[in-house]
Order: sequence, then C-alpha cells, then structure tokens
Amino acid sequence: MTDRQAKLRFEGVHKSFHTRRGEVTALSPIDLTVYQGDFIALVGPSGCGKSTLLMIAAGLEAASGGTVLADGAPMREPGPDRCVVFQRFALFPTKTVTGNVEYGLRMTGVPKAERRERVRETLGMVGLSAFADAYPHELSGGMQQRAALARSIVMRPDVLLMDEPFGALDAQTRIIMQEEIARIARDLGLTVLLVTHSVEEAVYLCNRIIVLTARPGAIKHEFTVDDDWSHHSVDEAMAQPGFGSLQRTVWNAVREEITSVQ
Ligand SMILES: Nc1ncnc2c1ncn2[C@@H]1O[C@H](COP(=O)(O)OP(=O)(O)OP(=O)(O)O)[C@@H](O)[C@H]1O
Repeated sequence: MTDRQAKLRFEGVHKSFHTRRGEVTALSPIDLTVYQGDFIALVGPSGCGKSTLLMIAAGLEAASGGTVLADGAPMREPGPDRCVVFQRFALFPTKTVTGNVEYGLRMTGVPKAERRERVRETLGMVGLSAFADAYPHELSGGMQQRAALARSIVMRPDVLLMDEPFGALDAQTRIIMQEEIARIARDLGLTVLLVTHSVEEAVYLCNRIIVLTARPGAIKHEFTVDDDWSHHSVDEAMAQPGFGSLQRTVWNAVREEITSVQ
C-alpha cells in the first residue's frame, strides 16, 4: 500500500488492432498504477505493446477495453497533463526553439509574459538558453531532443510519457541526456512513464521496472529498484555491484520472453 497519489491508473486495459491480415492483439488486460513521483520503465520484447500502452496513456490511441484514469477521472483524449516525448524529435521545423517550446503554453492560453518566463526557465534547465532563437535544423540531434524535452516539461505535465526518447542519439549524448533527465525529474518532482529497450537505462533512471511478456503484452514481472542510481553518473552507477546484478536479473526476464517466441 502507498499513500502517494495515483496519477495514472490502467484497469484491465487491452488493445487489439484490426488489420488486413486479421485481428492483432497487442495488449492483454493490463492493471497498473503510476503514482506521483514514480519513474517507471516499460521493457519487453519488440512488438509486445509498450508503445501502444504509452499511446493509450497519452490518449492518442483508444483502448479496446478497460479504463484509464488520469488523476482519478476517466481519460479519453490527449491533454496537457500528459505530454509525450518521442524518439524522433518532432519539432516544428519553421519555429525557433522558443516558438516550439512555448507552443503548448500558447495553445492553453498562458499569457505572453508568463510564457516567455517559463520558456526562459525551461531552456536554462535543459541547457539550451543560448539557442533560444535557433531553428531545429541548426541544432544537433541531442539539442533537438533537449528542445523536445523542454516542450514537454514546460507544460509541467502530471505524467511525462517518453517513448524511447534517447533511442536516436549517439551513445555519448545518450548518457549525458540520461543524467540530465534524472536531474530534471528530481528537481521538478516529475512522474514519468518510459518505454525503453535498454535495461541499463531502466535500472539507472527508474524506481519501478515493468517487464511485459511477448505479444500480446501482459505484465510478466515488476521489479522495484531499491537504490536511486540516478544520483550517480551513469558510469559510477554501472560500476556498483548492485546495479549489475539487477540489470542481469531484469535482462534475464526480458530474454526469457524474447526466446519464448523464437
Ligand atoms: N496502428 C497499428 N495497426 C496495426 N497494428 C499495430 C498498430 N500499432 C501497433 N500494432 C501492432 O501491435 C503490436 C504492438 O506494437 P507496439 O509498437 O506497441 O510494440 P512495442 O513493444 O512498442 O515494439 P518495439 O519495441 O518494437 O517498438 C505489434 O504487433 C504491432 O505490429
């Protein structure tokens, strides 16, 4: 039991797609509660429904059944309380970094002076202050992903949904971004649901790791991460014996599912 507030709750949520080749069941009924301050990873074999669950949480995909509750109320559509960061940066190419980051605030009617202040503060947080007037094509991949992250966190979402957010980045940039999202999540007290293929990333960033079975995805096992590794740098954390042993345990659970369909 916990007295932390439930920000997002999946109750018997399942999903099938009707395709030309017949019905594809992506998700078996999922029961999962995301509490305030959780940093949860969804890991599992390719095609097990991780992104589908995230899209349902975002309101960008409809569940075939079950209920999703956002802050206790049934949720049916996208809202500024649940922002998504995708693997591909998805910035507006014709808007500057400032224009991109302030877009959601503008759409929700935040007055100009407050918008400018919040954008300034957020760009500082993600290390992009010097690039406020740059256009996406003038930025590196890592900087574009910082801008995409800024565009989400400027909204102070109840739940930040991230789908392989560092998957398109080079290995070095990825490590730096992992350390930065850990710091930002801590500073802002964010609640995060993260889809990742990297068990290492999950152990480093998360307090809960949900392993899904091969498709149709069901919850196979939930691991609790007792140590907050994200206070260390990634290389320091990985050097600790407890980190490696949890990483191996989680990976074995994922591997079991991958090999079950081979
Ligand atoms: N729009 C769609 N129409 C038809 N089938 C879909 C659609 N979206 C997803 N699927 C199917 O649902 C299943 C789950 O897909 P999903 O992308 O959620 O998996 P995933 O675990 O995120 O995969 P990966 O790790 O490879 O990104 C797959 O079999 C996929 O082909």
